[in-house]
Amino acid sequence: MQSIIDTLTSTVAATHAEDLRAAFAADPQRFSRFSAKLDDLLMDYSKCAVNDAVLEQLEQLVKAAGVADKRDQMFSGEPINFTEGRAVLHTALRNRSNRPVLVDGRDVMPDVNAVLDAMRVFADGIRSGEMKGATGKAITDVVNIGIGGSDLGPVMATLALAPFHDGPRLHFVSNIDGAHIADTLKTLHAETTLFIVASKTFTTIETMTNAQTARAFIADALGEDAVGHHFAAVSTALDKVAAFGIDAARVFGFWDWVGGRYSIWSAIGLPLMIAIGPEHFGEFLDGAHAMDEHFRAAPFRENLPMLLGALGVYHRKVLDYPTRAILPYDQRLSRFPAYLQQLDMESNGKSVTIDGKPVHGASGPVVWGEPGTNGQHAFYQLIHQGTSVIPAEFLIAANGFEPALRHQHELLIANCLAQSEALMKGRTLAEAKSQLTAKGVSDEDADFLAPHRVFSGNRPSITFVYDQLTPFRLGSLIALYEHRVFVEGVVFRINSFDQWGVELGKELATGLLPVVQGKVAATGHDSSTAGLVSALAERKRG
Ligand SMILES: O=P(O)(O)OC[C@H]1O[C@H](O)[C@H](O)[C@@H](O)[C@@H]1O
Repeated sequence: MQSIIDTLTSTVAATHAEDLRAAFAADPQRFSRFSAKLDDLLMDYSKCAVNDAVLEQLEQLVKAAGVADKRDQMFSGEPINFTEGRAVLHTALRNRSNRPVLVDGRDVMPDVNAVLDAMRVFADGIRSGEMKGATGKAITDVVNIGIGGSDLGPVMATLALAPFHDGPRLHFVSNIDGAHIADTLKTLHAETTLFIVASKTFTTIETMTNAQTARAFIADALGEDAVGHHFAAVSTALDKVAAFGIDAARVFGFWDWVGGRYSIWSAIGLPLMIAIGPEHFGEFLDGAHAMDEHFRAAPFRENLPMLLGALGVYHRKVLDYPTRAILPYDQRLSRFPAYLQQLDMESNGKSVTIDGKPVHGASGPVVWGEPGTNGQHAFYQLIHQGTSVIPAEFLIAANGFEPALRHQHELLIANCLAQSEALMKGRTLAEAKSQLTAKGVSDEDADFLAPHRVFSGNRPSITFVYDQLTPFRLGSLIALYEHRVFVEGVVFRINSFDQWGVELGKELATGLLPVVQGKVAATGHDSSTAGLVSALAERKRG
């Protein structure tokens, strides 16, 4: 595999002599040759430094890494998350074909469907007002208490699908910072509020602490007996949920073969289902399933996740670009970059291979972003003229949901396309100078000012275009990115499905709490940590 990467690197060295502007000028078919689609979802990667030779090499790299075999192992329930001895089956949660999926010889589909049915009944009960609070009032506000994968998916998707939101208001509390729950509770009435405690493990300190605060909010306002009417839970740890005191009829399970950052398709999606209704939630699953089927069957040059993963590897490992920007031109996708940050960085932020050896070269990139057009007025400067090349991924729908504001949507589209065009084309010194002189700037001043107005261009981007951000399309986009992370992880030869890197901070926080509380001396901690503990203690009031 290393030899393919080396060949690729030299192919790239050769192709880089030719810049993107020249490539577009030389080949009027470049867009159609380097784009692919699934239904109305189009992926244009013609503004990346690829040609047929590079794509052939990338295809070979994906083949040599064994991506197709690993993919099939994942879909068929083999324990590919070997450091935790678990299958990786978020795809079973949206397996709308219902074809059996076996884990240890047992079909998981009946359990998956049973939980979906239970979610549907509960969501309908809350949405219709039939399922009431302790004092007989309908639920108007639902608060999801969870963090990481038990928060980011529902937050992102609820915001993304706001045009479909016809259920009660939704709120999300994640941070251990008491400000988060305090600010949320201020706006709520106990009688009409339902809390969903969402935690795969039901041990996460943030979620457990916030859940206790929420419990006290209900108990103080309505009495202990009211608590059961105002809580539901989502977890794989049903025994721990029972110990917390939530009625079994309001507990929705999932399984250890669902990773936290892949759990939006499970009962973790309950708040989304309550917001948009079971039917639209079903369409969200349908969209992901369609992408799964495509990922399993389409040949490399037509396979969106394979191409996106291969280009990710190309940018990170061959061209050595350390980050990538996710730039949705959709305000409702404002949490999509944060969602992808967990999906990608928690999955592929590893430096040990499946053989326990150091990763050769780079693994997953830093993922970041904000919606356009806002980002244009903030950080795009660096993407255009900074010293690092940052591959950008644009997403844009042909249609918004505000027909009366069509002119605003057209401006949004024009801005999105203008950015990728500018990144690709750039502006030469001669162009910068002639633009200045055309404005009446003297020759001497134009010589002085022009270098500041040069854009190198030749900066890569991928653009996704689709009809509209429906539940189906959102489901398919998330699944696309999940599989891209998978493809990259297999090529990096890492386990994308564990997350040991989050453990150490958690352990140290547990040890530091009594020190912060002043119950234990800071001995044994480094002088910076001990110094910070006493600086905070000196400033503590009350
Ligand atoms: O759902 P929970 O068990 O509460 O876990 C919430 C989150 O916490 C952990 O620290 C993991 O890094 C995440 O992958 C997980 O999504």
